[in-house]
Amino acid sequence: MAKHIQVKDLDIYYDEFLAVQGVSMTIEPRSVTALIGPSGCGKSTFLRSLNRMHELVPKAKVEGQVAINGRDIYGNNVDPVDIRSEIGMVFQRPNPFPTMSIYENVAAGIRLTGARMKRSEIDDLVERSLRSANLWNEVKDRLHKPGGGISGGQQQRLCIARAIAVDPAVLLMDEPCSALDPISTQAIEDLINDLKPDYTIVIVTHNMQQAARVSDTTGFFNLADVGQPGRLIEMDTTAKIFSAPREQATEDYITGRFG
Ligand SMILES: Nc1ncnc2c1ncn2[C@@H]1O[C@H](COP(=O)(O)OP(=O)(O)OP(=O)(O)O)[C@@H](O)[C@H]1O
Repeated sequence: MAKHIQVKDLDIYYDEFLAVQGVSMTIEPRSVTALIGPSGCGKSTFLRSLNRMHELVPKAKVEGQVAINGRDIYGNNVDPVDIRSEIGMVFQRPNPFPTMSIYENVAAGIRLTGARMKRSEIDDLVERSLRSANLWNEVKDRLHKPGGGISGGQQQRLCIARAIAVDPAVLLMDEPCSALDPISTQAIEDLINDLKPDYTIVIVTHNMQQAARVSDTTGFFNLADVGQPGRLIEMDTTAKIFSAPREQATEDYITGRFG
């Protein structure tokens, strides 16, 4: 079930370094939100803070609040492992377990949650997840071949199948197409569109056309200078951001004048 995300006054640090400052935003369910902005402005850091993935970096910390359907994910007694299964993530480079079979790659996420399921139930879930990721027809005859033996675009859809197998509410995607050719990119963009009715999707992208094609809402991040924290400059419907942004910096960025 897609969920609503509310971020309030979020600061994100790597040790003493303030990487992202003062972000407040609302992310609606059953929609795609794109995060854009120049290199180093904190898009990935912010994205990773939405499922506490940034905590894998020693001494990284946040101040402020991230609530998923009203529940603070940084609250006491919240287990980051639970949060990461509720809020799935897909990375820039497809990262299937290369020697594990396609089937086991999808089942891996389910096994990690410790859920006890019968073989036939896992079979069904693997098929359903691969179908949802628009990959089933291409791999159904080689489910027990290695996950590393398919194309990059197929591997990325396999990673999406693995992420959705555990039934997350939110899917975070960090430049999911940057390592892919245009045809595979189109397949992932079509898939994002297909998944939208069931998920809350947040995607970081450097590709303006992609943000314009896939997202309903766009947030523009920027930083005043190197070493300064990244900030959310403005967020609005994608149509508005790309046709009549409020801020000059947004206009300069989307028209390619910098970044
Ligand atoms: N693991 C880390 N340890 C320390 N600083 C980091 C770490 N990861 C990122 N940073 C710093 O945090 C700031 C934001 O980086 P981040 O990768 O979030 O930016 P970005 O907008 O996603 O950049 P890009 O578009 O180049 O991927 C940068 O100054 C970066 O050097």
